[in-house]
Amino acid sequence: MSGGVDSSLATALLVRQGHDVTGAYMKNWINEEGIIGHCPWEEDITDARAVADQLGIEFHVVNLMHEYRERVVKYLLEGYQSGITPNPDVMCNREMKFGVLWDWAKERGFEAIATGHYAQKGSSVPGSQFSVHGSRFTGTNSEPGTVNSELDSDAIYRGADSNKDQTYFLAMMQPEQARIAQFPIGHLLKPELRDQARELGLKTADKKDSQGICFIGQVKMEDFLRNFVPDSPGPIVDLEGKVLGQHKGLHLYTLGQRKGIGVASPLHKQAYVAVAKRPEKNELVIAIERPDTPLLWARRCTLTGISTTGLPLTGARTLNAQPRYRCPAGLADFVPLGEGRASLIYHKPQRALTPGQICALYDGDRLLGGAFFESISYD
Ligand SMILES: Nc1ncnc2c1ncn2[C@@H]1O[C@H](COP(=O)(O)OP(=O)(O)OP(=O)(O)O)[C@@H](O)[C@H]1O
Repeated sequence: MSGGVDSSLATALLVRQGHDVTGAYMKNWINEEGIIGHCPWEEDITDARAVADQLGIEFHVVNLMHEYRERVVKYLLEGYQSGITPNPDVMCNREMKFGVLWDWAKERGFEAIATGHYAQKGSSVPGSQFSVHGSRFTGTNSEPGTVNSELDSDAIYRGADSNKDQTYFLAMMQPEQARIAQFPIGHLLKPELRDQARELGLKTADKKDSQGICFIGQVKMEDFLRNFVPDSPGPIVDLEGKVLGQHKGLHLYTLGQRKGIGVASPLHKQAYVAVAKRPEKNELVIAIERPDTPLLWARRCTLTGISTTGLPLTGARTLNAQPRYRCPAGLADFVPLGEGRASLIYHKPQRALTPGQICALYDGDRLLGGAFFESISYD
């Protein structure tokens, strides 16, 4: 229970279904002296506890601050320092919610972890439709593929609310984690969820949705990083290597970014976009955004650290690959290379594929797993 409306209603639904439920809040990060990042954790704990009290269930605050630093913040800072783009929200699910929190829960005899994620679990009824609600997701360019029927009840599907679907953040979960995960609100649209929370009189029914990175609250990633990664100015160059300006540190820019580059475009209504980082020269490469801008669009890439939520992806196949949150999944040919790596060839060029970012792999609306972009080829 994060203190938000989604996990509040998820808990209420489980209680109503007759499960033996305990609420838990993970304390990952507090606003220590000198460290920027406002996380309204005290208010969140108060709200989560109030909902637990209202539902008549036990409630625990689990202090995982040390583990969070070790498993998420370290990965985040090391990633930015080495010039790649990490995704702490994806790692938080694998390492924290379904990692150390699951260890904590297992030790105490719990059988599952439920969250307020917009995602759905399947059901293994041979020869019949999956029990998931018809996904109202429209962002997928899906084609039917092979289905491993014996794992269907543990399979994770996109949330019914296409605008809220959070399966991208679950892409790096392991089979054991997918097995014990429950998503009680994944069949609902957000307005329906708020209506139900109001009907039940939950304190959090009208609480504003949280924004941004979970542990740094409303603070921009850029401001957070400033406190940990020293500024490291270097040249901003164009595709021909001409110096156009100075950047403050490669970690402060994202590939595909147009705002905040600080170099005025000479062309009316045509913006510069960050197309590459060259850590060895500390160069940020920018170009005018066009449908065919070199280094901005690519079809071929290599994935590493492949992780699957069910059976391993052993054979070559076509699947749907989502290169970032809030971006449609594109059809792609996936060819395993061994040792957790694969080649991925999109059928259509994708904008700003980014080393280090997570690529979530789907078969239609079913989450197969995820991987890190290792390298991108431009041809
Ligand atoms: N600090 C936390 N302690 C326990 N569970 C958490 C915590 N943060 C997030 N979660 C769980 O992960 C889910 C997704 O987290 P996210 O930060 O995306 O929240 P959200 O979608 O805004 O949901 P909510 O409305 O419940 O805050 C939450 O619904 C909750 O079940």
